[in-house]
Amino acid sequence: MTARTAAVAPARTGMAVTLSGVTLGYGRAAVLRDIDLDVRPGELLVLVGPSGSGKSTILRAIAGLLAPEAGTIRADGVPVTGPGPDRAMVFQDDGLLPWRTVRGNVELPLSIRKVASAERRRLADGWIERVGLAGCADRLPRELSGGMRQRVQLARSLAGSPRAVLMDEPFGALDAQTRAGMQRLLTGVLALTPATVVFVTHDVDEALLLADRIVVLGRGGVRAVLDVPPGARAASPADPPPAGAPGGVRRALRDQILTELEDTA
Ligand SMILES: Nc1ncnc2c1ncn2[C@@H]1O[C@H](COP(=O)(O)OP(=O)(O)OP(=O)(O)O)[C@@H](O)[C@H]1O
Repeated sequence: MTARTAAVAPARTGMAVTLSGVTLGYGRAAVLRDIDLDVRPGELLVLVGPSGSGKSTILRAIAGLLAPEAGTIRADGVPVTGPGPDRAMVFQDDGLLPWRTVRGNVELPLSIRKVASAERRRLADGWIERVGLAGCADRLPRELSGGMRQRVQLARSLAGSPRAVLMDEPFGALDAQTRAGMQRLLTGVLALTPATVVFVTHDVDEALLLADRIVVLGRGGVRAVLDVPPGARAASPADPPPAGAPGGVRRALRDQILTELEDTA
């Protein structure tokens, strides 16, 4: 159990995801071959790797949007055969329905779960407030900034009580300041849910800020899986290490990741 899940003592647990001997591709040469990877219930696992190393491909496969060419992906021991409301996705380009209001978008996973309309509205408004958008429920996506749209995606992904959230560079298109704010918001909001999170980023500092564990991808496979001790994380990349924390651990991890990434270049 991670620090995050221990803090909220949830009744439900995050999903365990297991990739066993998985090969993924799009019909020509495989992108990733024979991958073994365990995602632990309730952890925040970050995938880093150079462009084209297959980070999004892994996420799509866990989401059930891409079938493995070989091997098996299991969610809590059950082979994944397609998408399901137990696994929510958050994309870089917001992926909101432009004709639906903020509330309409956040209610979507609740509609799929056939939640009654009054309850749907209550739950959606709760998540809209938690991501800091109270008062914006009736706006359309085009009336929001990029950061606000990503907040709506986050609210939508969590509203359906998924057991896993799959986030594909959700802050990649945001400016540095908005991105730092979103990273803080994400940490706070995820503390409210036991969901397992798999998070894709190019940014090593973002990985070190958010992750319980980091998977470094390169050259068709997994190069390294690294534990990030809670003390090695900081409130923001620019912050000094937390009091009493082994700041050296974070620096050493950062150097190790950068070295692995250089070796794959
Ligand atoms: N729909 C697709 N059809 C064919 N090839 C694809 C498709 N999507 C991705 N690929 C190829 O698969 C490889 C891995 O792509 P993927 O998007 O998973 O990498 P990534 O690590 O997420 O990259 P980035 O950081 O640039 O988003 C790339 O060579 C890419 O061109």
